[in-house]
Amino acid sequence: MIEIRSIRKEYVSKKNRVIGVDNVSLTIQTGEIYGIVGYSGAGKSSLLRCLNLLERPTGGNIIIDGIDLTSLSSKELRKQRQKIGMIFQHFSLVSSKTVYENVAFALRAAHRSKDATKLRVLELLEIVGLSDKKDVYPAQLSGGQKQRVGIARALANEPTVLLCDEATSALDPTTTKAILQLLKKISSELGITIVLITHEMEVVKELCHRVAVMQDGRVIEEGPVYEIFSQPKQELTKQFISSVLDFELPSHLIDESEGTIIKIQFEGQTAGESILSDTLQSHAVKGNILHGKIEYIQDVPLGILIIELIGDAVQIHSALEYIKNRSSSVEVLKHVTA
Ligand SMILES: Nc1ncnc2c1ncn2[C@@H]1O[C@H](COP(=O)(O)OP(=O)(O)OP(=O)(O)O)[C@@H](O)[C@H]1O
Repeated sequence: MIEIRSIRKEYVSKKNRVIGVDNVSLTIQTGEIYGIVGYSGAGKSSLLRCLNLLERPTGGNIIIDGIDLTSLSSKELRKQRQKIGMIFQHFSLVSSKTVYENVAFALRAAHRSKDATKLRVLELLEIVGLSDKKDVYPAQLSGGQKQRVGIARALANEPTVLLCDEATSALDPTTTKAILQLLKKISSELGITIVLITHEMEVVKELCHRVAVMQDGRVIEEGPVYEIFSQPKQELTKQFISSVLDFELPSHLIDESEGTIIKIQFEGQTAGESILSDTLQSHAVKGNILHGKIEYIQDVPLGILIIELIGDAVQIHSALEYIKNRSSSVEVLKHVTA
């Protein structure tokens, strides 16, 4: 478990003082994949780098599996850091070393024998699917392959925590998906806790169990990914989510419609279609589906239906009440009564 307690990071220079992280507290459970999102400058990197004390926090504590890293001597910290792997947006490989040597380097720092190192490197390259590339140099690899080497290197010393700093931001969408799948496999098969920062909500949707949204150094919203996607509270969170769940109807369709327009959100197994057909059967209203979409967040459906209802005022009112009683989220986008 990672306990982030009242972490504050200030950057002080002769000229000014910038607050990178402003009193952040979070708890990340063992085995969880935890996403931290926010726009550029929100403080994501500062916070992530505080987790392994790459940046020493100005205040607060980082407690990993019961050990407070902020209270350790340099020697003890070096030892604890071996339990925390890290991967980077631009991979940070040594260009003059082969794939094998890049991974082996991390093990030599931990003083393993040559034979143990060889066994472990081959095992790691197998895990990341790069056994056939062990003797090539980074320049001969694709971006996705370079990140696989980065992942193998980060896993070398059997860490319990893997920190990912925009690990897929430099990759194309297909390669991103493959790397996310690999991270998922690592998390489930090796039980490693993954903390990742990203500005892409798609990455959170694909991979994370929980997410924190950062703005101006603070966490403004935090929770299970499905909950945050289905019931976002903060404006910024809504903006991030709209980038992956585009549930909006073109405004001209709303203007041109002659009926009342409602948006029904359905979560889990609640089927929007059956709410609509029940409503139409029990009310003298006509209903047209204007838009419908289902997204799957960690295999659980989250969907919307945008429906135009046409009928007299009493029937429309009654139909709206009927729908509201059956769905957790109904929004009236336009109200028209004949
Ligand atoms: N070494 C530093 N010296 C001074 N200020 C810094 C330093 N690192 C970060 N900052 C400042 O701290 C704030 C948070 O930056 P940080 O890099 O953590 O944000 P971020 O969300 O990771 O942004 P990005 O996605 O662009 O990396 C910014 O105002 C930034 O300018």
